[in-house]
Amino acid sequence: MTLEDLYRRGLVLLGCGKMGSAMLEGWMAGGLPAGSVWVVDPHPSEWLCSRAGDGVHLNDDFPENPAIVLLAVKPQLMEDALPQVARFGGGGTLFISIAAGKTLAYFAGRLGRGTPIIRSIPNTPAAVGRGITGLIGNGEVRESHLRLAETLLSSIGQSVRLDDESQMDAVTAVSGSGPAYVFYLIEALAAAGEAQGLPPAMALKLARATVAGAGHLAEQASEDPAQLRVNVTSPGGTTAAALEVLMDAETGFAPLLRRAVAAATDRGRELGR
Ligand SMILES: NC(=O)C1=CN([C@@H]2O[C@H](COP(=O)(O)OP(=O)(O)OC[C@H]3O[C@@H](n4cnc5c(N)ncnc54)[C@H](OP(=O)(O)O)[C@@H]3O)[C@@H](O)[C@H]2O)C=CC1
Ligand SMILES: O=C(O)[C@@H]1CCC=N1
Repeated sequence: MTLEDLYRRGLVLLGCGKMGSAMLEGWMAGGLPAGSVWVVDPHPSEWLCSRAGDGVHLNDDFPENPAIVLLAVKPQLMEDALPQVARFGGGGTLFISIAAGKTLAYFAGRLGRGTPIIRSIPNTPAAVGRGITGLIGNGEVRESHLRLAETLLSSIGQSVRLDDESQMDAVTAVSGSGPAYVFYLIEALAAAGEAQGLPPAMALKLARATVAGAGHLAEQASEDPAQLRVNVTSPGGTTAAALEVLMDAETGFAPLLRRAVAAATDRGRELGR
């Protein structure tokens, strides 16, 4: 299956909320023709309605034989939503789920054993082409399916093939949910600056640019993040004073984040049950 097949046969997007629209925005910016996209969503956003004006089929009759059906509804609503597209199960159409927790076996049970299904977890920086998606396919998925999925995903960022589906809940907890942790870091850093007397707008500008700049440097630099941290930390200086608090083995950032990621991983497992 190739990109040309996708353009010709179409992509059905089931659910176009925050994540579905982030992906669609990235794909359309990367050249996916509007006329090749069918979206089902009960309450389309203003953005989605304007994409319909560009030619996206919105809550319209489905194409006869779509190349891909992307499942982007909440895990809790998947059971009610799936019957709308179940008729495409059985072989010809590649299903890609982005739902947290929902397993390949869950989808195979509802779409038919012969259905190629890729389970994936993207993240919202996809909207600006800087996402990362973890993915794994079931036994019906061929190399050409995975390549097509990766080609599509490459227009919204990077992708990583998992070794085993058991890794998916941890991937969800690290990179799927991860942007929220980083946004909260910006909020908390700005609030801490305010607590030291900075005006709110200035504190937010400093915090946002610092996190964005540090992220960019971490991606571009040849040094690893630990060395980049050392590069900021003058012996006996201001950073060392802060890191003494943040790197405390019991109350610091690492044990806190470990608990947060464990909670997200556990929740992913629960959503899959
Ligand atoms: N947000 C994120 O950062 C990430 C989300 N995900 C996964 O992506 C999926 C979607 O999450 P998110 O975009 O945040 O959620 P949203 O609620 O923003 O989007 C889901 C969309 O599906 C619509 N919907 C509800 N029922 C149906 C139905 N029966 N048929 C078609 N569409 C329906 C909803 O409409 P309405 O609002 O009117 O109910 C909504 O627009 C989830 O499974 C989540 O686990 C994965 C990685 C990251
Ligand atoms: O919060 C959630 O459940 C989804 C999955 C990863 C990010 N958002």
